[in-house]
Amino acid sequence: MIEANELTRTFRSGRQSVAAVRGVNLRVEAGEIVGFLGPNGAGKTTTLRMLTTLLRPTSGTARIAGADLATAPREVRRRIGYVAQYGGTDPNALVDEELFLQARLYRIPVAPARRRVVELLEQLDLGGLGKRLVGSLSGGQRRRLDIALGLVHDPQVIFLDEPTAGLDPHSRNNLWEHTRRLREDHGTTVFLTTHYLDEADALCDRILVIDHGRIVAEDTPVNLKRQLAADVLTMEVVGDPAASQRLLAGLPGVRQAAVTSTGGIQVTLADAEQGITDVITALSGAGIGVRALQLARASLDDVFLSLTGRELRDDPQDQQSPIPTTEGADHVPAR
Ligand SMILES: Nc1ncnc2c1ncn2[C@@H]1O[C@H](COP(=O)(O)OP(=O)(O)OP(=O)(O)O)[C@@H](O)[C@H]1O
Repeated sequence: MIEANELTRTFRSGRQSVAAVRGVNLRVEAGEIVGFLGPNGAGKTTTLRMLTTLLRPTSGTARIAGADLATAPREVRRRIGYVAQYGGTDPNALVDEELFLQARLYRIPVAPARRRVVELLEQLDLGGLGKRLVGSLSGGQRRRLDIALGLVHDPQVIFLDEPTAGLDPHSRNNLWEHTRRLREDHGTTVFLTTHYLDEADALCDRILVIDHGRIVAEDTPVNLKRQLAADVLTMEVVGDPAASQRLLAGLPGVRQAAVTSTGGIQVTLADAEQGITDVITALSGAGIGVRALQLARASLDDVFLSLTGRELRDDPQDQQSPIPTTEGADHVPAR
């Protein structure tokens, strides 16, 4: 559904060239929900803007929903929906007016456009809010309206830029439900950027991590955690901690075993589901009891830290410095 080959974008900033995106290759299958993650300044928005025809690549190619980005940008626009980070709704318009106008912009005739408005209000749990002013909606309702606007023309793929930024946990959960339903009921492919790792974990089938303009990892959340992070088991044992440590260090599935400063044992496991039983069985076989046990599961935060050396935070202080290049940049203004 999305296929990009060596997508590259260089900006000229004063006398310097900034390589914002440096040869991105990506593939998203129909019906997938894919999360696009990266630290501030990594190249997410630039990639997203290229994939949605808002910015011309310096080089590289892409096909979206079967249409070529360079030769058929109009066709791409017809087949995709794009929900920008801050939406674009008029707070003084009525909710149904906004949707109707959008439908008409896509040249949907009047009667079907009216039907589509009713359908979308229902689909996104906005039924009964059609005659409300956009400005009077709650944050979650407004975000759902933004998504409804992106869906007016029934696109095959929707790009969501930070869909739940600034929403409370309840509204975020609600939006995740709607996103899943989009895929389940309509087969829509979803490509989203997010700064929330729990969101990527809970919602996405696959995650792409971009750093310094290049994709540095892509896999399912489970596999990324398995490969790049670890579960940590901390125990208080009834017995000799040093003997326990030696015993556990030799078990398959145990990456590391250490005695903590308080005399406990800390074991790093590739996969706790697999390893925890082996640990307990080995200890009890050696006559060592376990008094207390605590498990910290690997998180995507750990994965992110190990990949980029930084935490993923929406923090302007955390801005990455641009990457100057020595190559002559071919500056192409935004369309
Ligand atoms: N119009 C521009 N002119 C010059 N440099 C730019 C321009 N747009 C983006 N950049 C630079 O390109 C790099 C990538 O920016 P981009 O906005 O794609 O990152 P991002 O991953 O979306 O970051 P954030 O999470 O902060 O939104 C940054 O160094 C940014 O300063």
